[in-house]
Amino acid sequence: MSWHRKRRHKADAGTDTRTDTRSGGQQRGQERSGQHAGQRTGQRARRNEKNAVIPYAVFIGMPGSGKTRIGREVANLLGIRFYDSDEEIERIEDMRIAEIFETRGEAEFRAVECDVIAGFVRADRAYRSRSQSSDTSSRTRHSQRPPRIPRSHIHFEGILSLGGGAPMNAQTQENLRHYARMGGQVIYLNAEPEEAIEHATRSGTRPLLKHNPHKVWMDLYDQRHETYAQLATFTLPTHGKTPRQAANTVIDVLDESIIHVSGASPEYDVHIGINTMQHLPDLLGDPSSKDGAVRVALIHTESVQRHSDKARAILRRTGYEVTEIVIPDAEEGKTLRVVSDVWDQLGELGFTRSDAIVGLGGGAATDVAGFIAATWLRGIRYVNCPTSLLAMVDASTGGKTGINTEAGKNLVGSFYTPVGVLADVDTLRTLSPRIFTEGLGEVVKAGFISDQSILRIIEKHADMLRTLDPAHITDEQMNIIIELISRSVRVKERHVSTDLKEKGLREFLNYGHTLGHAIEKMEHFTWRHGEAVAVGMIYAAELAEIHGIVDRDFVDYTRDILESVGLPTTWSTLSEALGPDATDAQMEDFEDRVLEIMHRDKKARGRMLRFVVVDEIGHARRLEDPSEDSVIEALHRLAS
Ligand SMILES: NC(=O)c1ccc[n+]([C@@H]2O[C@H](COP(=O)([O-])OP(=O)(O)OC[C@H]3O[C@@H](n4cnc5c(N)ncnc54)[C@H](O)[C@@H]3O)[C@@H](O)[C@H]2O)c1
Ligand SMILES: O=C(O)C(=O)C[C@@H](O)[C@H](O)[C@H](O)COP(=O)(O)O
Repeated sequence: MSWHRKRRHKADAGTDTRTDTRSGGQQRGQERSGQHAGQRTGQRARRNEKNAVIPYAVFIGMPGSGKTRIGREVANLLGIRFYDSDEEIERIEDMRIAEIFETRGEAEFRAVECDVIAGFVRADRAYRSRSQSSDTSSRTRHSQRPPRIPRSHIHFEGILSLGGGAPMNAQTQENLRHYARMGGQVIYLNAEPEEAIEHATRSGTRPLLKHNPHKVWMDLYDQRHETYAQLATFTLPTHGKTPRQAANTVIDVLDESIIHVSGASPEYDVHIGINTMQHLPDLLGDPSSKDGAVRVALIHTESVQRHSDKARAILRRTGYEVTEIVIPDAEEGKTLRVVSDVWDQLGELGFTRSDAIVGLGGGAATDVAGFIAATWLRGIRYVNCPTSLLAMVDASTGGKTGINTEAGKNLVGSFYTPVGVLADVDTLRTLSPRIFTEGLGEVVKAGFISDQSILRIIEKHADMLRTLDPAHITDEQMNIIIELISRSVRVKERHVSTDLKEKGLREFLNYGHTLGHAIEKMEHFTWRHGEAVAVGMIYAAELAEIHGIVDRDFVDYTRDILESVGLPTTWSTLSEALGPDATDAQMEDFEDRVLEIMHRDKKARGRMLRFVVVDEIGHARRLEDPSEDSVIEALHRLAS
């Protein structure tokens, strides 16, 4: 799927895509529209009236690794400019690099190089220099704590390739870290030594490789590799790839939507896009370094074997010892028995604190894999690779991990944060239509509690979403789905970054879940989670209406939007139990069972039930200790 096609379709989605998250595709759209192209007038003046401008990607790597070839290829494919820091230096200094080395020495060259690179990657410099006197701006330049620039003020243009030694400068390292925090991508091209040495020595113009190039190159590699790897937001092993293939891989990375989750330790990114599993090695660390994972347990269900094969291949290629652990499907996997079996396997494998777990699959698999990671040796590194829509929009982010017990859903677990979430949207293509649709339940929830534009997108594309065949998702449909995922994850991020341990705001993510979890339990998990949450939201809306918080139109709208995408809006077991043919005893028995389960909800306090309700679209609040009559009345309203 080419970026050009994707961009065109993004526009078709007809929604506001400007966000505070890193989404290269969105920013590139502005450049393609001509807003920034060709605005680079001064030597380092890459700024317009309103915005700071930084490159989409900065390539780093050893001499001969392909930074120029692949960087140019990426720029050509995207129709954007390519900059090479060495060429910039030669232009600015009006001298060949070799000449600068010879006449002014390496130290002087590195100082100029550092300054030139800073001009590209320090958005704060570009930004501040517009509004401050030159004195103040030069102070800002060297400040270790740059001013915070709203992400919406940063625009991306072009691709920049750095000289091999540039990242070894401490100030450049600081600048590159800052650049990555602003949303830039630092791409480390990790080439096979013989190939790179051959390329690097071909022109004979590199001053450092004049004598004994093989040894010099290998020594430099030993000195630099770890620094490159640490600075990189993405490491691309280039061996076996043509420049075009490598460039396409980079474009996939640039096209990702990346949402940063803070408020947790570690902070982490959620990558949403194509081939995001490629980031696994960057998240797990170099297996040959002392901090990197050596053994990786890939925990998944059988239904996602082909996606797990892809992850395993990436991991093995990087040198990890990979063990696949296949767990039972869906809620059957969220049990203490499964957890205990996996603990035994980790023990036999000798898993240490530097080893890691990758959870791959739907929300059930990622919940249980996260719980195993949280509890093994009191917590080892783990990565979530969600493969269902529901897991992408909700379960994989936020660090809630856990299992079910006889008494109910998710009653045992912990808050445990992944080092990253890699949502590879191509995995959605193997979902069944029912599992895709249930994921929309949590998407609608995110819309009701926090982002009404989600509901507008759903209204606009309801027919497409209801009839979607995941095996044949078109580019246009994928763009809409990606936007729904990104928006939902952003809602989740806002709640969990502020309140990881669910002391306040995070409870709103539980909208529809109080009854939803009871339905799942009473239906012995034959209902999908998202389906149960859909009916749970109608219940919460009815309860809110009884308490005068919303009007009838709101309840009807809730039902209509859920129905429009094919989610259930009635609960047949309840209709039978509370319907006209039911006896008083049957009704009471049913009501008591539902109430008993709802009292085990994690929002309950003592004997008090607490619900999340929505008082207007996009705004949630709590309803505490509602009368039992109202709780039962709302149940009766669900009976058709
Ligand atoms: N931790 C959280 O914050 C959180 C949030 C929401 C939901 N959850 C939990 O997530 C679970 C629901 O998640 P779910 O809806 O993904 O259910 P699930 O994990 O049961 O997956 C649904 C089904 O789809 C299969 N599947 C997943 N990805 C597939 C793919 N790409 N191709 C083919 N089949 C695939 C699964 O094997 C399963 O059979 C529940 O247990 C719920 O409690 C947790
Ligand atoms: O992340 C949260 O917090 C949520 O409540 C998200 C819910 O969608 C999710 O189903 C969660 O697993 C429910 O948590 P629980 O604490 O009610 O079991």
